[in-house]
Amino acid sequence: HEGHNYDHHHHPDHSHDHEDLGAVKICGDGGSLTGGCQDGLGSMGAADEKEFLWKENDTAQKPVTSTDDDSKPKGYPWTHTTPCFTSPQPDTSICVFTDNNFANGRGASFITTPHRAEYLATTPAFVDQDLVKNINQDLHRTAPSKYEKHQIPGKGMGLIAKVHIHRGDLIMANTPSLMIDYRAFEDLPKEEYRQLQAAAVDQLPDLHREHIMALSTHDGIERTHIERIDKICSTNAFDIDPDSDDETQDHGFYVVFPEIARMNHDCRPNADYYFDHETLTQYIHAIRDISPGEELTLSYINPIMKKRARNKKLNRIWGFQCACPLCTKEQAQVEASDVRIHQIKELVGEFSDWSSDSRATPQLAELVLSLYEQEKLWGSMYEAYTWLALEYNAVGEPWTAVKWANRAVEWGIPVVGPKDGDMEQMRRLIKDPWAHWSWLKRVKVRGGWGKGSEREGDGDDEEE
Ligand SMILES: C[S@@+](CC[C@H](N)C(=O)[O-])C[C@H]1O[C@@H](n2cnc3c(N)ncnc32)[C@H](O)[C@@H]1O
Repeated sequence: HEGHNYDHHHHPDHSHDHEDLGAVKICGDGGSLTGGCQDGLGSMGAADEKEFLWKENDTAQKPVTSTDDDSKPKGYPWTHTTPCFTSPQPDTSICVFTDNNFANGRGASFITTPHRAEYLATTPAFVDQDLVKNINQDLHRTAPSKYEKHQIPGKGMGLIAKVHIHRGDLIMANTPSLMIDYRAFEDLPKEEYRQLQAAAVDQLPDLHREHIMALSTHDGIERTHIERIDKICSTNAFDIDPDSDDETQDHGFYVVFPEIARMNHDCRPNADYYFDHETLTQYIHAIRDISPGEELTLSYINPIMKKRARNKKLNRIWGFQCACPLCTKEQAQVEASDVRIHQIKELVGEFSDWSSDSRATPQLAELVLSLYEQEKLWGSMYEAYTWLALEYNAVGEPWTAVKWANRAVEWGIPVVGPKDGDMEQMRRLIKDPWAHWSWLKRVKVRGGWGKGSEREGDGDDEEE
């Protein structure tokens, strides 16, 4: 854990790295279950950043303070737009942008380029502040919460359910405290981005700042203010992928939500999260029924890994030994679980292969569903339902396809959110399976009727 250094221009010991959750939630290579993500994810090229240029300082040792009003990002009244450091990328810098009025006075700080801050300020959360007025229920205790914070043996603090929580119920939702562009880690020397991180926290409203400073540093070792904030970030941040219309597709965000940060890890968690780019909000929903007294948990890593791999990753990134129920089962049960994980990994690739080579059938999707159930992968069930819907439709069984597509939506919305591309695809299939791209798709490919696949010469075939 200690061996990681920041000189590799990325933050290797940070939570939720892309690779972890990518297989499930990222639109792109192997990401979207339905192939519904048509947009290219490549960077759209350098936009004209000159308009927002800050006065730059070649030494880059001290933050640069702008004196030129024209150089300030337009379009949004940030309460703070400093400090700034010169980026090695041409014509730009990386600064802290704090808005202490955001989300009804909760406040939020962003570390990014002036150009990207300008983009963020055009998102609905900023344009229509009513959207985020009532999102945060925790910090100001505006509603009774479903959980309590408690000391958990061997894990530090954690959250315990106070009431019965049903699968699909919202547990909490929060706007970010700190949202850090990955570019800050890549472009700036360690000392500079650490200064930005500390300023981003220090500039927040008092209550909010205290909340962040009280978060876990994992080891509780005494540190300088700047180092402590760095450790708080690396122990508590989530990785968030860029929005599909954000030009800066090659850089995600590194984000701290202090209330959600109290949730501990379990390899078979009872809750899951997704980020909504319109409201800049992280949503946490129950993925199974939870009884009062149970701890609320998330998986910090891709749960579809064998025990050894899970433990290695948790130990490397967060420095703890996993003692969750799955990791502490008897040897024979752990082995059986690892075999199921192995099978799942072997099989799921078949569903994204729409060539005649694919082994995917409705029966194969039934097998994967069964493996997910046995593994208690409640957060991944929507994937299996999606594959079932597509495979049944692809062999011309519309009613069964619609049945599974409905399940995919029901189980998927709490996990990936209603705006997710896979959810949109499933809604389309439910509405009209015959018009969906998957209709008879396997039959056509396997039947070898050629690309058109409609029987030729059948005069009464209707044009689609
Ligand atoms: C995001 S914080 C979770 C909340 C934290 N326990 C606290 O006191 O604020 C992550 C840290 O919690 C601890 N932690 C989380 N899950 C754990 C687990 N399953 N077993 C042991 N420690 C865990 C580790 O110290 C980890 O670095």
